[in-house]
Amino acid sequence: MIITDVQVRHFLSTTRRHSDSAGHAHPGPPHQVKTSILTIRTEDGHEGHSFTVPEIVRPHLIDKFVRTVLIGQDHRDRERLWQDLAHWQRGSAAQLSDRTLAAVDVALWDLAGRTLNQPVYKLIGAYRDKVRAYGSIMCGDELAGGLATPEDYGRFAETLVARGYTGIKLHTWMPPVSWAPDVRMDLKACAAVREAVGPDIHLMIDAFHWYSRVDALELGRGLEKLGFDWIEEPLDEQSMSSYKWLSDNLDIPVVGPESAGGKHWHRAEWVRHGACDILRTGVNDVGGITPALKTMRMAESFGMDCEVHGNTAMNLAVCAASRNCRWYERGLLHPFLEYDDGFDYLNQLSDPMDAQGWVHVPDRPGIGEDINFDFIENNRVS
Ligand SMILES: O=C(O)[C@H](O)[C@@H](O)[C@@H](O)C(=O)NO
Ligand SMILES: [Mg+2]
Repeated sequence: MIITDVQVRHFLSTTRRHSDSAGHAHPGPPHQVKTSILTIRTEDGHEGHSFTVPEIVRPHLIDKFVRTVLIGQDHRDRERLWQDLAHWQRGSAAQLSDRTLAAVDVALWDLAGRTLNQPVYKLIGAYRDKVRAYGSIMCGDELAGGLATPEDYGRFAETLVARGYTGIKLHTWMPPVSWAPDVRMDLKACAAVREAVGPDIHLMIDAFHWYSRVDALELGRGLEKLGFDWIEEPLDEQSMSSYKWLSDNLDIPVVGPESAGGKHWHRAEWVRHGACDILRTGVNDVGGITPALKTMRMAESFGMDCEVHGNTAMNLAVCAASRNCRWYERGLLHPFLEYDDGFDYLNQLSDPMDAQGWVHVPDRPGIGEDINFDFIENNRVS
């Protein structure tokens, strides 16, 4: 049970997902990206893994903080190890981010599952074996036949419903798109989707993240007429009082915070101040499965849903082990990409979805990823 090693390996993975200058994902030609796998090993040879990007597990962080906290410890002491690592953040000169905490926590949960030959969502205490998915569409673009017009969104939404999705979330146009942001265009895209899919499909929006209060109010009021389920991140989430103002002035539920720091502590303040109607968490956003569950349980005690940000097995495990979230965010999706092709370093999808829109939680030991270790070794760069 004692942790004896923490290892980081980097390998090249091929993807058609590219990031724009604002960090939003869009389709493009296949290219290789450097991907990292963090492995935590115990004296009896058991291993737990998590995937991330190299910057999140750079040597300074692994040597100064992660190894210092983990080596020699009982891997089952996840709560204490998470707390110890989180306490290091204050003295890390802002180097030790929640993303690194998440990578470590996920690998510890994966280690527990693989050691016991059990899926993590069952170890946590499962609530269900399948979760309804909404299709999370990429931010808009200026690609002909992509997501360049409201009609493009409508057509794509039709294909998503045909695939089985019963919920669809639009990420609308944001800079660097030349003319974005534009509330009126956002509403035209939302209206085109509602027209295309009819009244029974659940629709949500994740809008430009820095609208003014007035713009966000106009957007929200327009969405109320279209019967949308929620409005997400239309304002800068650093202004909790703006979200309280928006929530007080809208009927459509306001979801958040996604990108704001502060883990479950800050999300408790959002609840206390009435800054949202539906809370939000995400394994990468709050520093792991451990704090994501704390956020989820806290929301439940206030009678609130808490929707989970992001795809992959780690977020699916949180959804499967929780009653008070309605969706799994499956994405990001685009007409030019085939999401079901998955990742080249996994042997199969971690979030397979049936024709009725249900994602079935893998019954595999650990987080639930079927890792292709041969691929990783064959494409390893360090
Ligand atoms: O800003 C983006 O690129 C997207 O909003 C992205 O973060 C997406 O994962 C999201 O916010 N989902 O809710
Ligand atoms: Mg979002």
